[in-house]
Amino acid sequence: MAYLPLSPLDHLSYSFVLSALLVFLFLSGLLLVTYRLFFHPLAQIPGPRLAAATQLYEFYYDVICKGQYMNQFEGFHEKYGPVVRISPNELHCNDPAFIDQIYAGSAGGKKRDKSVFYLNGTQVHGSCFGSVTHDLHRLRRQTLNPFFSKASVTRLEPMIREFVDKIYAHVESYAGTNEPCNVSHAFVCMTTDLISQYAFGWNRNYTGTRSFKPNLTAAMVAGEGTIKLFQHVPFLLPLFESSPEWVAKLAAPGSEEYLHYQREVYGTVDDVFEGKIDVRNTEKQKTIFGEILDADLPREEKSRQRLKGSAREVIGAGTVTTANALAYAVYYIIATPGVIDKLYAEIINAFPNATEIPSCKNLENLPYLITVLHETLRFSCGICTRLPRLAHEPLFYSGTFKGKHYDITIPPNTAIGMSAQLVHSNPDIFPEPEKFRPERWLDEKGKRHKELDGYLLAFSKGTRQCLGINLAWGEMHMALATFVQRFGKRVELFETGPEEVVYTCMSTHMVVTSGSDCISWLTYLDDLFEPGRETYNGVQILVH
Ligand code: HEM
Repeated sequence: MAYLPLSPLDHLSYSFVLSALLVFLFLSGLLLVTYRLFFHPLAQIPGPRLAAATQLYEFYYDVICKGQYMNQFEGFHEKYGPVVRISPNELHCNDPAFIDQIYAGSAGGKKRDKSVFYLNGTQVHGSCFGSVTHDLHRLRRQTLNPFFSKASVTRLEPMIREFVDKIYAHVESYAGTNEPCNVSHAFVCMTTDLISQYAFGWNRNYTGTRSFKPNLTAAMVAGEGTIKLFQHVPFLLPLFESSPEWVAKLAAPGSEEYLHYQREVYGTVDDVFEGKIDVRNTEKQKTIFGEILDADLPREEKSRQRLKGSAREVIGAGTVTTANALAYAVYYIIATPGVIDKLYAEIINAFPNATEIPSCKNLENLPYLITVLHETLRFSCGICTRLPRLAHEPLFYSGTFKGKHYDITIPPNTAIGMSAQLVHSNPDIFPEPEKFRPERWLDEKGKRHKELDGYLLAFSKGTRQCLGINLAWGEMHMALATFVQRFGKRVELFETGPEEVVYTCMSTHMVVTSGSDCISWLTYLDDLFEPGRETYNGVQILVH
């Protein structure tokens, strides 16, 4: 029998192929690390070498240690200076003087993109928030802008009043019962029904139940918990989004609630397209989606997919954020001696009739109320995760940090962000930052200290700052003033300590105080958007 000659490939065993593959991977890894450390455009920017070499450094803190990377930043800045390379392709800055450079407005044609890595986890495709490029963002944002102008929010006041009244009627029913009322849940019901009504002319009537349950908090908390994993392993996101809820529950208990919520929002848009919800035929109030569908916009801007992105965005962004700020305000005004009494006096003096909810325009004339809200947002930070931007032009940092001068050039298209909690706890801007002291927002003549506003990062800054600022302020003014007016003299906290009002501590070295008394030391919880933690109960009160 004649044998065919063996080709050289036939000598290759599986183990040889595997070894060759491993050597190849090792050498490519080595090459990549060498490039990142010595030849990358950010190679000269100081920071931990391991963080510059591999994303796994951040992965360890974010995924294995559950959102703990931000806890390292303060130490990084102590060691490396104002601008630190926190991962192979990203920088973090801790000099408030640089806010206007990173978060530039559109004046002078400055363009800011968002980082793909940052957006990977946030699950808002087809939205303003989720647009990577500046130009796409502008196009999408101009569609939504008119609905959130100051004039639009003024027109929305009757609706705000209606939902504020509705939740406080329930809160009143707790009076004298010794039964705790969860105001965190009350506020999230209010904000969810309000934004749903405004968006679709329809809401789930979360404000209809005295217990304020169900509400969106659990779904949001669960959703937050998945962000870091999807940021680092983005291919898991489409799998998650398309999986049945029971699979999501098995993989990450709690995440099924978020999936359920997301599908409900998308289902609402489907209902609009299938004519089951008529967003155009609302008697009292125009709706966001009715207006968008009637507007003279390119067809793709009105597509089902596009509107799902917007729906998910406005419902997601406009609910827990404002609700948290309000719940935190309630906590701080009660926990800090003297604040609620001073606020009560100001409000009752201006509006003695407790059955009428004053307009935002009138409430904006109450200096102490405004300072309380500013101080609350300083403490609560709004969104606690870092918010990176990519400038189209190079940025030049030149400044003194901890007594040393630095000149740093940041190449164009580099992700660089700041963290609100580091700016908000900077003692050069906010002396004794650990103290809840609303008066710091007033100048020596008792007028608003507007210069400080530039350092309030709760809504971010520049072209990509919060779209819902006016609505958030409107809701916060009306809901907090009415709370104080109706319950200010007969309310106390119930089993609510400072741990309920931090999703991140402002600084590892800070203590939260009540007036001048230290309440407790706090540690960072996690680097997420909202209080993404299982132990979160919310702010509870007793009404007498
Ligand atoms: C106290 C309440 C609120 C806080 C602290 C807050 C905070 C923020 C922050 C920091 C951003 C920027 C995120 C980034 O840079 O990636 C943002 C974006 C956004 N917020 Fe708010 N927000 C609040 C209330 C609202 C409300 C009531 C709405 C109403 C729908 C809203 C809608 C949005 C939207 C749509 C974006 C994306 C804007 C864009 O990318 O152009 N927010 N918010």
